[in-house]
Amino acid sequence: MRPADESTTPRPAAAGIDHGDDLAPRAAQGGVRAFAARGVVRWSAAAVVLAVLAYALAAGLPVYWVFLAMSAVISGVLLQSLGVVAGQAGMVSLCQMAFAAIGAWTTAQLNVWGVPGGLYVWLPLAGLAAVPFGLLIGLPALRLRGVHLAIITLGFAATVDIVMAANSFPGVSQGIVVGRPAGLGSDRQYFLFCCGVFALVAVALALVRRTRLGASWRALRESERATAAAGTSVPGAKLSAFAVSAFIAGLSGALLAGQLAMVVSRNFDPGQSLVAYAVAIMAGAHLAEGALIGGALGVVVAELLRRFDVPQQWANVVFAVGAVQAMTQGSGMSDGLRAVLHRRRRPRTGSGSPDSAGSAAPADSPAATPSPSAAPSPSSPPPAAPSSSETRAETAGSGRADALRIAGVSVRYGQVVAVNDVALTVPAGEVHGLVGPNGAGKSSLVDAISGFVPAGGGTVEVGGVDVSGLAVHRRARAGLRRTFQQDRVPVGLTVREYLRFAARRPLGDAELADGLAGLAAVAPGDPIAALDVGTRRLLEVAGTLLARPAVAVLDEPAAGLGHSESERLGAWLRQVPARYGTSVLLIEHDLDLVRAACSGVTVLDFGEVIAAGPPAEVFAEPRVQRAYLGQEPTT
Ligand SMILES: Nc1ncnc2c1ncn2[C@@H]1O[C@H](COP(=O)(O)OP(=O)(O)OP(=O)(O)O)[C@@H](O)[C@H]1O
Repeated sequence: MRPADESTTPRPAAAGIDHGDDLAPRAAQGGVRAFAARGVVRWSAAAVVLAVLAYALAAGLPVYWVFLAMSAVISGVLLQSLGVVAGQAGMVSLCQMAFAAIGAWTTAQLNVWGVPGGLYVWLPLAGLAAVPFGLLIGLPALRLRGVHLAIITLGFAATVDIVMAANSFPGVSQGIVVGRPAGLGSDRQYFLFCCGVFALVAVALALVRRTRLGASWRALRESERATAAAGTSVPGAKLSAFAVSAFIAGLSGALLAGQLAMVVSRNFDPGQSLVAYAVAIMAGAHLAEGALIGGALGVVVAELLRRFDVPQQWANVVFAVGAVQAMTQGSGMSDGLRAVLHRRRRPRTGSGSPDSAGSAAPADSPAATPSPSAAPSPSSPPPAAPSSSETRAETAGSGRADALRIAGVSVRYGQVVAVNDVALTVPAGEVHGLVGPNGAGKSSLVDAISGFVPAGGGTVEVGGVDVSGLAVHRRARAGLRRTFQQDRVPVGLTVREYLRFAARRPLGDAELADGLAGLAAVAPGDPIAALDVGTRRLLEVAGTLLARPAVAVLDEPAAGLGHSESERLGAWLRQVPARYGTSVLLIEHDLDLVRAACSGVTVLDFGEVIAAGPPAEVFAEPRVQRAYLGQEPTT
């Protein structure tokens, strides 16, 4: 969902900086507000159209088709639950029908007990009853992925099925049907109620998408390492995705109990969880319209097969083929639909919308290349100081203590000693280089510093605070942030969403513009998927710096840049400590960039420090020339 309600203020005016066409003029803000207003109008209009459509269907369709439409909407609710755990967070879950069964069972039991409030009360309780099971299933997901997680979740579904089959649903043996509250008695009325629940879930999920929690799910899908490195707890993100997903699936089970009046274990066959997973992938259930399309397809395909006397199993084949197709393409039907709508809506001129603010060219055009030439000048006003206590912790390095001090750090991979007893200091307010030939141990050292591999002894201090025993995301929150050699920026986010996620705090428009000052052709509303890899890497650096950590470890940020771009990046990096209050440890193969940006440099070879000091002196050392440059000493 494209956020459409935020205005964009101009970037700080600095000589020689290309701000793009749209950030500078205040007139653009008027355009932004107009766009935001248009967004509200558009969504309101869509809500009215859908409400009218639902009423028309309820009033106009034959009762049999109303019943089928009800089934489609209830399936849509179930698919929305898969949209969270599989669509957004990228985890396999083959037990959604088990969560639905728990919701239905709870509803039936509350009905038997005669708990007041009827379905209006039973529905949320049914969702809540499924949450502990969602958390339970989320626990193995902390360690398992892919086929292993699929087996665990399917096993859970089978277990629930066996338990449910052995113990009939409450009220079934006594013939007690699940009653509907007054006003929902007819199928037409209940269909509208189901539509309302679907819409509530859709709106809630759309709102969550815009929060840090929603961003963490989508970041998780892309890279657990990068999610943790951005200061987000990976276990927390996984468990919350399973918990929310189970809640929504529980709601769908309760709705089904209300629809059928009496449910049995056959209604929640584990095989249906598999089919639902395929439909969710095929339809793109991470978006509400995808869940609705999936629910409708499930009903329509089954009905067509029934009418033509074709075995129902063929529906599963259709959905499996559709899911494979979606996985191959990397997008479901809802993504395709939004892409079409986005293309139709996107202004051709690239101006006048917040998504184009700051863009000299569309993000997916060849012009959207990294442009460190637009580096902020020292005359630019400093960004506003962060306010949260967490962010204050991240600025610890702006004090007198060294930003980063490591001592005695070693890394072993079995018999291979990748890093041996390394000590290194990044003084506060400096950019320090870490160089060495391929295989010298740079990446291993960065992994040890940031907590991705266990350091064999030694200490890591950030702003004078020992973070050696902390998990990755806690080190990040303590002010130690890093970027990656590989592209790990979550493509499911927009630029704005990503920068806020990476900064770990709300960012004003001025700060967003400031963060994008080095990326002239990128606008806050651009989807990251539309950016080239080089731009994504610079965006990762921008997000890291906007967090204002005490120290940022930048792992080869210049990879893929041309010589002149690399030079400009070097000039920009020199300004980072003054501009962001962040010291930098720069890992680079480009020695010209290191010379341009760094006041000190450490050279690694075979996992050991062989030289450290000012770049000119260090690069002149015979040992460095021999080891790193592959040259014999010139003296
Ligand atoms: N997972 C691993 N298992 C075993 N050995 C490893 C592993 N990762 C790295 N190594 C070894 O550790 C040593 C240091 O590798 P590392 O990747 O840290 O060096 P580097 O300086 O980052 O190299 P490059 O500049 O090519 O990225 C190398 O000998 C490498 O083969």
